[in-house]
Amino acid sequence: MTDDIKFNRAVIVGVGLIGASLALAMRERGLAAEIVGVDRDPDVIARAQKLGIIDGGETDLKKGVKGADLVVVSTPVGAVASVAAALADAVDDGALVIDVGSVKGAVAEAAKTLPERVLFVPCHPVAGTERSGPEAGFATLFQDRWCILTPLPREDAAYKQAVDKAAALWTAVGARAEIMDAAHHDLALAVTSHLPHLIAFTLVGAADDVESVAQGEVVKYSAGGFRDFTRIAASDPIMWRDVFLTNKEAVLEVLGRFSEELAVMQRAIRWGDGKTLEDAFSRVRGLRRAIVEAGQESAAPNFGRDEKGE
Ligand SMILES: NC(=O)c1ccc[n+]([C@@H]2O[C@H](COP(=O)([O-])OP(=O)(O)OC[C@H]3O[C@@H](n4cnc5c(N)ncnc54)[C@H](O)[C@@H]3O)[C@@H](O)[C@H]2O)c1
Ligand SMILES: O=C(O)C(=O)C[C@]1(C(=O)O)C=C[C@@H](O)C=C1
Repeated sequence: MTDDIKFNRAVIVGVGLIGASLALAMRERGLAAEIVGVDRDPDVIARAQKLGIIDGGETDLKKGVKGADLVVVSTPVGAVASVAAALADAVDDGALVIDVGSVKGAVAEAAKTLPERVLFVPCHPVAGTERSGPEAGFATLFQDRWCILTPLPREDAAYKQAVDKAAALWTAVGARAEIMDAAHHDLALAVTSHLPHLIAFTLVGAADDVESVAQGEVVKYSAGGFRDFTRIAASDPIMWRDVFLTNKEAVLEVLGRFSEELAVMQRAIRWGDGKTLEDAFSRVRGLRRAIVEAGQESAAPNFGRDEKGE
């Protein structure tokens, strides 16, 4: 299935970290005869072309996707609905259209308006960094990472073939493709990715407030743990604004559980309850070991499910 995956004209809509990384990974493996970038920012197109990520570029989406047999929507999640709507009458029959958004329920909702001839397969490569823009892209980003596909509820043969083709594309760039229900995806990723980012943004924000009191000491004596949080908190504000606006329900659900756990810790510290603290820390220590052993230093899609995967 993966051996003969090859496109004539692959169009990357949104040539940032993820779009550029996929373009570079495809280029390295000869998976497309031509790779074209579409971005609303002409400067991004110019930079991506100069870096050899794309062969050419266009700021007009409808013009850019003409003749494409692969369209990758790699804009922030909040823009996916408008891009999908514009693609509805612009994309060629038979073209495979995928997105890479970090939230899948909202993308499935937007895809409902698409005509049946548009073969749109929602995808989420669970791989990234805190950087953004075409300069941040690199060809090995997806190597040995999960890519979660959340197909639309369609039973026709053309769509099933499109799902297989999307999975083959991710496999060809080194990822492990997995099919999942969009709602399950959004809950799992709220735990493994969205809440950690929210905590990092909040923690670093709180430290920044203290900084004005501590006058440089937060930066000067920054310990390893805090530095790790600042890396995550340096992530793109637009991307993360969109994640929290579009995955509201799941994030609020896991945030509620987190707040309860935090209150338990607060109480244990206040009352000198060492046993509660030690038990809680021992319980979670094993999770780090499990993630490292599974070769996933970032989010793993089955986190939060039991051993049977339920
Ligand atoms: N950054 C990560 O770690 C990561 C990981 C996995 C998935 N994702 C998802 O990938 C997508 C892209 O993230 P990124 O980190 O590559 O972002 P990025 O900021 O690096 O790039 C996004 C690009 O999209 C362009 N853009 C925005 N709106 C547009 C529109 N309407 N039409 C055309 N171009 C438009 C921007 O100009 C920018 O060049 C997001 O949906 C994000 O949730 C990100
Ligand atoms: O490693 C990082 O810097 C990331 O934030 C990557 C990360 C994650 O949370 O693991 C961020 C968002 C994505 O949708 C997928 C991956």
